[in-house]
Amino acid sequence: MCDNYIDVDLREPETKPRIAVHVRNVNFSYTKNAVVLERMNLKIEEGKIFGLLGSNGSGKTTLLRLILGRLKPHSGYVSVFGRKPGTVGSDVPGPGVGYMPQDVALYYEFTIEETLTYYGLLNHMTPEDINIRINLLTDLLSIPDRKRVLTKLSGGQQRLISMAVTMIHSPRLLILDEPTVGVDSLIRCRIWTYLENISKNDGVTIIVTTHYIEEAKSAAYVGFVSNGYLLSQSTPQQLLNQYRVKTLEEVYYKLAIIRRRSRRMSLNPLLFNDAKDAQEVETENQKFDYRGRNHGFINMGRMSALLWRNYIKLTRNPLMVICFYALSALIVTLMSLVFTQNFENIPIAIYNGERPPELSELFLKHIDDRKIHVTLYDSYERAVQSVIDGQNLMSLDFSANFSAGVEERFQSPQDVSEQAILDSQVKITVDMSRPIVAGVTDLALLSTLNAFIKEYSVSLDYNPLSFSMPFDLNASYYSFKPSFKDFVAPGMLLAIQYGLNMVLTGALDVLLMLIVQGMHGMVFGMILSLAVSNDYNVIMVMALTTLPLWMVSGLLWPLESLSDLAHIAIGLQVLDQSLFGIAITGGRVEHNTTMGY
Ligand SMILES: Nc1ncnc2c1ncn2[C@@H]1O[C@H](COP(=O)(O)OP(=O)(O)OP(=O)(O)O)[C@@H](O)[C@H]1O
Repeated sequence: MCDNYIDVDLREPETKPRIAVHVRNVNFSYTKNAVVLERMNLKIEEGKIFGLLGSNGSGKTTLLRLILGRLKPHSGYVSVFGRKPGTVGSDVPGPGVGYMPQDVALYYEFTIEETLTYYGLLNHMTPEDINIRINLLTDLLSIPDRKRVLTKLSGGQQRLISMAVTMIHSPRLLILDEPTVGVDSLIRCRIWTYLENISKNDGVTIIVTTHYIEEAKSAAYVGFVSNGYLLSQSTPQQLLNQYRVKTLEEVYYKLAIIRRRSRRMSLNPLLFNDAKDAQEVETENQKFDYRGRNHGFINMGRMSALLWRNYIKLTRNPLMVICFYALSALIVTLMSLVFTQNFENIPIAIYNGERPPELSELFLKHIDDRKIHVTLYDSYERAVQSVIDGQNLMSLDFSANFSAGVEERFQSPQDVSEQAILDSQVKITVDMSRPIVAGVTDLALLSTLNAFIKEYSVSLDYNPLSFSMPFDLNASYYSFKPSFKDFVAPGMLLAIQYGLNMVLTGALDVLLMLIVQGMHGMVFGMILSLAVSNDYNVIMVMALTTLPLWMVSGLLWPLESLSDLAHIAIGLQVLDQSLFGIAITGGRVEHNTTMGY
């Protein structure tokens, strides 16, 4: 059968043939200046194979995309089985069509069986029907062991799987964009024989593009496209007769020459002599009994197919699972390890010039030796040099008359001398390249000073409160002293939830907030997947939008330290504060803990 030209009976049929695909006066261009399709007219009868031939870049794939409803014509009209593709009620794109694109796009970590099962489920097939079709198609296409993973198949075999995917649900319209590229001649012949069978016996309409012009002789009709213009369409035999040649290749060359001579050819009258109007075709096709189903807003069949696909993808990509789930656990663990630790063993150099040491000794006694590690030096210069050399964070220098100076300040504050003030001062040199540790040390020294003054004033029979800081310090929110860890933890949790969309805790309020945040991330992800087609671009846009959002939303650093820019991301910040509120109140829902909702 592969060697013979199809001889279609061109006598006037008793009943008017049903038109499966009607393209009428379609113009299309991707960019303003380059016209890709020009006044394209095409009628494809139901149950026939139509071979679409043409050189590279002539517009074949573009035409197929218009028929699929993936592109919209700038002018003109496309109908598939009497409906505009892509509109409500049309099965195209969808279960009404099987489309095999030029480039193979499959889930390579899937086995052959899983791939075909997934697409079968997507098209609402039962597992039994899927199994029957898999048996048929694997036999027809000489597909190897169905348990084999796609990565282990050759390029040609992967194309065959792509074709099987297209046919798994027995669509009434098959669109195959160069299906036989890289396929050996035996299988190519079997494919064409099968296509002829299903078109004849099951009434399937098939559109095939191919560069192997001669194989299109098995099609009922062929159309030659050049530069977006349909040069001719007819049965292969009639074209051979018309141009008095032996092969379709020769027809193609002749048409190309004629096309070059006159930029415009009249269309073959065979199919367009009496095309009254697209409306006529549509009216005719309204009688069709559509196989497709109308589905509700949430299509459970497709939903379960997608869940199944994701499950397999996850199980086949353990590394991805580890990254996806373990990364957040790792971040939280590391964060706990890093931020739960208090500052310890901050190195400080001390030169005590007081001989014998008296009040300076009392001062040093109050230094918190868990937080601060003291090293004594025998000269002021060495102590300072150790700071310059990075061995110590700061150096403290007590003058020889430290005690006398302090005593004078406390006992005769009315007429204290300038020298006494200078003697009572501790000279401090700080390494300001480590500002956070320096800040913590400042606070520690302030506590030391308070404790020293308290003890010394008691020894003088003074009321120690008269020397305390003139502040009455009260916590507005419980008596809890939040650490840096407490501040960062909710933000980190929300950031992880936003980015990785995961729930990491069981407390109901926290869970609800994380779900809200997760949905925020999920909705954003959905918008991204609709707006950006390429996976890598999605990742880039995610990184570009999410990282700055984390930075400026107050999740990881207080808003007070950020510029006004931070307020653009206030949505995240209020959620963060709510979560923080819940954390410090031990789960009680109060005003401050619910402001994020
Ligand atoms: N997404 C796109 N954006 C801009 N131009 C495009 C796009 N897709 C295709 N084109 C251009 O439209 C013209 C027709 O392309 P099309 O893919 O339809 O040709 P084709 O006949 O299928 O070619 P081939 O046989 O090589 O697959 C080409 O000039 C191509 O460069």
